[in-house]
Parts: sequence; C-alpha cells; structure tokens
Amino acid sequence: MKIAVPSKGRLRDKTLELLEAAGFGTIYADPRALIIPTKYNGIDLVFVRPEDIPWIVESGAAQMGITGHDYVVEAGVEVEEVLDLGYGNSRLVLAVPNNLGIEKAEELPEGTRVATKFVNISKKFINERNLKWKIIKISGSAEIMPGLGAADAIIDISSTGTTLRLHGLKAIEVLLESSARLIVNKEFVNDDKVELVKTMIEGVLKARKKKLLMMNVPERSLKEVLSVLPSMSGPTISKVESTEPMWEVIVAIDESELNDVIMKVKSSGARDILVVNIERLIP
Ligand SMILES: Nc1ncnc2c1ncn2[C@@H]1O[C@H](COP(=O)(O)OP(=O)(O)OP(=O)(O)O)[C@@H](O)[C@H]1O
Ligand SMILES: O=P(O)(O)OC[C@H]1O[C@H](OP(=O)(O)OP(=O)(O)O)[C@H](O)[C@@H]1O
Ligand SMILES: [Mg+2]
Repeated sequence: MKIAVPSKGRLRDKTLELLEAAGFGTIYADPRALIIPTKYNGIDLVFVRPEDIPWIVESGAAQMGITGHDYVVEAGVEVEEVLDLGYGNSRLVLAVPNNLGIEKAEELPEGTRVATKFVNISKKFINERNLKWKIIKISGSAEIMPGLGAADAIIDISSTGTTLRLHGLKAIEVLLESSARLIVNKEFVNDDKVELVKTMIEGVLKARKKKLLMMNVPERSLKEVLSVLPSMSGPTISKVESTEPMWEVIVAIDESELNDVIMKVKSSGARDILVVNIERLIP
C-alpha cells in the first residue's frame, strides 16, 4: 500500500512527524529515493509534489495521500478526504494593492489581470460572480506580480498575511479555507490497511490534545478529588498498598484544562501528581 506525501514545502516535515508518531516512519533509504518503505511492512511512502498528490491518489498509483485541501479542490479529483490533520491551516484569498481602496471583487474593472497558481478555483470564482477578468497562470511568488505590473490582483494562499503585507497587498475575499488532509482513493476506502493508517493517525491527533494525569489520593480526600475532575474523564481508581488508606487515580485530561485541574486536585488532597504524554488515543 502506498501513501503519497509532500516531497518538499510547508507540509513535508509535519507530515513525516505525524506518520512517524503513528508507526509509519520510514526505514533508512538513500535521501534521493522517492519511494521508501515504512517500518510497517507493506506500507511505503511515495515522495511527490503536494500539488500532484490528488491525481496520483485518484489514479490509484497511491492508495492514500496527504496534501492541502486547496490542491485537492484545484485538482478537481474524485477522492475521499477522510481526515483534517490540523496543520497547514491557510486560506485561498483574492488580494489587491491596498492603495486602490477596493473592498469587493465586483469593484475590479473588466479585463483585470489576476495572477494565480489556482487556475481552476479562480475560473469557478470568476464565472460564478460573472466577472470579466483575465487569469494569468503562474507557478509561485504571486505576491510580487502586481508590484511588477505583471498583474492587477492575485488569488493565492495566505496564512499569517505577512507576504501580502510585505508586498503592499490586502486580501478582500476568501475563496477557500485549507489545511492538510488525509485523502483516500475511492476504491480503497474500506481497505484494511487504509483503516489501519487512518485509525493510527487519528489516534495520534486525539492524543496530542490530551495528557494523562496520575495521582495518589488519601481515602479521606477521594470523594472531593473525584468531584473536581472533568465529568467526561471516567477516572481509573486502584487501591495503593500504603501505611494509610490510599488510592491511585488515573485520568485523561484535555491539555487546555490541565493546569486548573492540577491545582484543584492538589488543593483537594491529591499528591505525587504526574502528568504523562499520551502517544495515541484510540477511542
Ligand atoms: N503559508 C502557508 N501556511 C500554511 N500552509 C500553507 C502555506 N502555504 C501553503 N500551505 C499549505 O501547504 C500546501 C503545500 O504548499 P507548499 O507551498 O508547500 O507547496 P507548493 O507551493 O506546491 O511548493 P513550493 O511552495 O515549494 O512552491 C498547500 O496546499 C497549502 O495547503
Ligand atoms: O501568509 P504567509 O504566512 O505570508 O504565507 C503565505 C505564503 O506561503 C506560501 O508561499 P511558500 O512559502 O509556500 O512559497 P511559494 O510561494 O513558493 O509557494 C504562499 O504561496 C504565500 O506566498
Ligand atoms: Mg508554496
């Protein structure tokens, strides 16, 4: 089974980290190799450009892939987006020079030249809004085009907005919200190995939002400590061999509420409180 992954760019490192954490790290191979076996027998990673991943997965050359939602939409392919991976968060925007005082697409005149890598998404936007613009296909560095006089506006990816600001541009419309997605060839959606990969990646993503809290609680404080734990947590409680009646309490907590819960259980009598990372959380 092959998973197509970005060979370079913004998504590469986080994708490889996620796959490693999910048990699909690569075994050593020549750094120039573009197809590398993972530690899980029978699953290989295929290193290709992020924009090519959607059609490579649709063709079945790779059964799964990880790339940006923007490239999935731009490719117009029939694949299943089975997971939003939570990184590569960005948006596809229409941006214009900020000294024109333009706020809406309709304010741009007929014949406006729009530079973009995302030709299909841009064509759809222009047709839906009945705009008579000219699309100029580029392969990157869109933000420099208006300043060069090579275009009047751009449709490009933005996340912090830094590159737009640096080049005197401002976003006036959002065409698409994007993030990294796990995509699957439609014929393989119910394949066992696909289910395995999806389950393990999901397990890593869920675990990243949680921490395991372990503590010792004297019997006399147990009721109060349990009362301050988040209701959905379902703690595990076990008797501790100790000179005084003592219980061990173990519970998975959302990282966002961890510090408050620690202070509450501590003031309720818990001690020897441990915070432990969770590698995977499979519901
Ligand atoms: N600035 C960004 N912040 C967050 N995510 C981004 C950003 N730029 C791109 N992405 C996301 O990463 C995916 C891949 O973009 P990336 O820029 O790595 O590839 P590329 O543009 O095809 O290659 P290159 O940038 O080397 O020309 C995009 O589909 C998008 O979802
Ligand atoms: O909103 P920002 O945080 O400034 O990020 C936006 C920039 O990120 C991407 O460029 P990338 O670094 O991928 O290079 P590229 O232009 O070659 O795609 C995108 O093409 C924008 O230029
Ligand atoms: Mg890029």
